[in-house]
Amino acid sequence: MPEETNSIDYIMEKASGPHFSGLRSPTAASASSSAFADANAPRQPFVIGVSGGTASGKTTVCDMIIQQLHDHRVVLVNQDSFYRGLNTEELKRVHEYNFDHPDAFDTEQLLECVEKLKSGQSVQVPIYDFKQHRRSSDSFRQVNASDVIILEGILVFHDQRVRNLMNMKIFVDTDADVRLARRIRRDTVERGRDVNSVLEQYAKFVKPAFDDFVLPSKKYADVIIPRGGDNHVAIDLIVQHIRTKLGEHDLCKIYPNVYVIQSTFQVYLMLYLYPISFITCLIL
Ligand SMILES: Nc1ncnc2c1ncn2[C@@H]1O[C@H](COP(=O)(O)OP(=O)(O)O)[C@@H](O)[C@H]1O
Ligand SMILES: Nc1ccn([C@@H]2O[C@H](COP(=O)(O)O)[C@@H](O)[C@H]2O)c(=O)n1
Repeated sequence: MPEETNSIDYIMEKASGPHFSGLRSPTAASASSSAFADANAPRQPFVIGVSGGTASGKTTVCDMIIQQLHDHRVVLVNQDSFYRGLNTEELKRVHEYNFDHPDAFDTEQLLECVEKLKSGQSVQVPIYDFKQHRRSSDSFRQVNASDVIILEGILVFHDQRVRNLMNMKIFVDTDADVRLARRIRRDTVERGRDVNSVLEQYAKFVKPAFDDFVLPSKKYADVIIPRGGDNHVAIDLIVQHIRTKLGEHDLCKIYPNVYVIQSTFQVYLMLYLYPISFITCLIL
């Protein structure tokens, strides 16, 4: 991963994409270019993917982002909710089941869910029980349309189709020994496991799958957060960026003739060479 991935410019550059961006002059309004956004078009939610190893602090980081964005509608979707339920045979031999392999998730259902949310529809998200290794058969969590969708899970960067739905990708990077210690505590306290079974599962499945699937997906991240929830500076920068992206769209709604443009080299050059005509164009 290049050094500059932690710089704010890099964050801006990588995460901007076609989201809320474009420059419109009266004559350009009808031009069909992907660089131009329509201020009257319904706002597409900003989708953030948060990945990282088990117990790295993904949920903690998401909660901190959600707290700081209290004035926006933010929803959290956990990849865990899309674990396939085990059948009777698999349940009998649960210690041989690899919950850290991509096939353990129903990725088609996850895709459908995020696509619906992105298009402004509400969805029913399954509720997963880590003690029973299955989904609740009769209850779901209703997730409504929102400004920001956060998709969190160990393998959310694994499938390209899921990655393509994201406007920003964050990888929570926490040392393996810290993660294992947290996992032992969490799984024994919250997930009905004993220490031996946690250690066995970790050595047999969790660590190998981290090396094979989770770590290789780190390269897709726009931002890497070392130390997870302890890294307040990184979280503040991320929240600032999300606010900027959401605010750009609001600005377009207030001033329909104003389009927010991406800060490319060409734009800087234009501003430098033609400041007066550019300002006139904005006023008109
Ligand atoms: N910075 C931190 N310091 C101490 N404990 C933490 C920290 N971040 C997370 N934890 C604890 O570690 C466990 C796993 O954290 P969580 O955010 O749920 O990780 P993940 O979603 O990556 O599995 C939880 O019990 C949580 O309370
Ligand atoms: N029935 C299950 C399902 C999943 N796991 C483990 O959960 C981990 C992913 O959740 P995190 O909150 O830690 O990201 C994953 O490593 C699975 O091994 C499980 O133990 N039992």
